[in-house]
Amino acid sequence: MSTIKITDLKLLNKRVLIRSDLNVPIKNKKIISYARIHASLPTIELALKENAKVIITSHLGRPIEGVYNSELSLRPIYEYFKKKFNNTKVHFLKNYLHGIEICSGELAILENVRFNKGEIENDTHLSKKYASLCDIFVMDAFGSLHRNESSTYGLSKYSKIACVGLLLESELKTLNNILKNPKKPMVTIVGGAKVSTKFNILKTLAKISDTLIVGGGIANTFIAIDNNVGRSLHEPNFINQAKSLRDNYNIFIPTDSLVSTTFNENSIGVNKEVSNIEENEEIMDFGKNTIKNMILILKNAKTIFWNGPVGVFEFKNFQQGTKTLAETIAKNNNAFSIAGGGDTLSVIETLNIKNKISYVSTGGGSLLKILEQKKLPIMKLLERRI
Ligand SMILES: Nc1ncnc2c1ncn2[C@@H]1O[C@H](COP(=O)(O)OP(=O)(O)O)[C@@H](O)[C@H]1O
Ligand SMILES: O=C(OP(=O)(O)O)[C@H](O)COP(=O)(O)O
Repeated sequence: MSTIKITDLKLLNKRVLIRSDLNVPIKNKKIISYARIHASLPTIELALKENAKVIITSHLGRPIEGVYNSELSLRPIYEYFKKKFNNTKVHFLKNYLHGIEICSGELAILENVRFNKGEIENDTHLSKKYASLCDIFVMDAFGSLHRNESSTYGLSKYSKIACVGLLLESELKTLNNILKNPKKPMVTIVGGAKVSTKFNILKTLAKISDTLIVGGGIANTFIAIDNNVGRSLHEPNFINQAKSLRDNYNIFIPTDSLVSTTFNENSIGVNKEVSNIEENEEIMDFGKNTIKNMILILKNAKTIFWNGPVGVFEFKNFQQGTKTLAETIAKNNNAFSIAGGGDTLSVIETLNIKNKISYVSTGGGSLLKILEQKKLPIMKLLERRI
């Protein structure tokens, strides 16, 4: 990787805008997982130590663009930074596009970038406005490296100086090394809810893996090839692609599921063969037999890549599939294991198994994109700016 690195630059008195990925699970305004925040700290601490005017920006969740939503405010993250850096003046700015008043050695947390119209479409006008707020832009959001948005791609393009932060540098270096020679059998698990983002990467993952285990909304889309999936999260537009993958690669698809007619904290699951799911039911987790068969595959693996819970892990009655998956990976001492993703990090923290996974990444979708071994557009751009 040949880019400008934050350590190559003099930051003193400069307005340094850091794009971090602080997209962490938050429930009732409380942060559930700190992993991404902690991983972002080294770059922020470096900029503060160098006495820069430090500005931090991130998205949180997926608000309707241009509409403020208090549930998706970065305020809880600002509260964290205020406590963490209690000797530093920490600002929280909602309206910042026309300029930021900040002194050297201070920190400003900007409100959720996805409240700004044009952020997701990578609007040039918005990108240039962001760029005018800083002297140096630091791309450090590994978890959002696959998102070509104004605060990621746009800033990398239009800021006066664009460089790579410590987290991004370290993630790319480690992952590139790991990917050089993965031991076989290699098992990849892709679960979660972001079906459309992940589906397009599945073919490459299926090609390089001995077995690809699908969970969550991805698995439901495979189940829907031959079955009624009722109200389950799935993407009908990807069913044909799922069929072609199933027919050509070794894909582990659930044969039974835990289903429910309601979707809430207290919902009760019923174990059903995937061929018996009814119109008013929703797949919430792997079923018992699927879990048993999954364990056998994971026990034999020598390399494991994992992104995404295989069920609705947030609800106590639908944790078993993901819990067993995580614990089986943790127990396999013969395998080199890599796991990442916003909610995957939360699972790893909840189960307290971080030190039993060989490498924990802050990226989920971006981690899968790196597995594809393709250079991402933001990295191409940053390399051109050297
Ligand atoms: N069967 C399912 N139905 C609905 N949501 C699911 C299902 N399985 C998993 N999920 C949800 O997927 C979400 C995580 O998805 P995703 O963001 O893709 O993972 P990650 O952040 O680890 O990359 C969790 O909120 C989980 O509840
Ligand atoms: O959480 C993220 O991705 P992940 O769920 O794949 O780990 C990133 O912050 C990107 O978020 P996005 O998928 O809403 O663009």
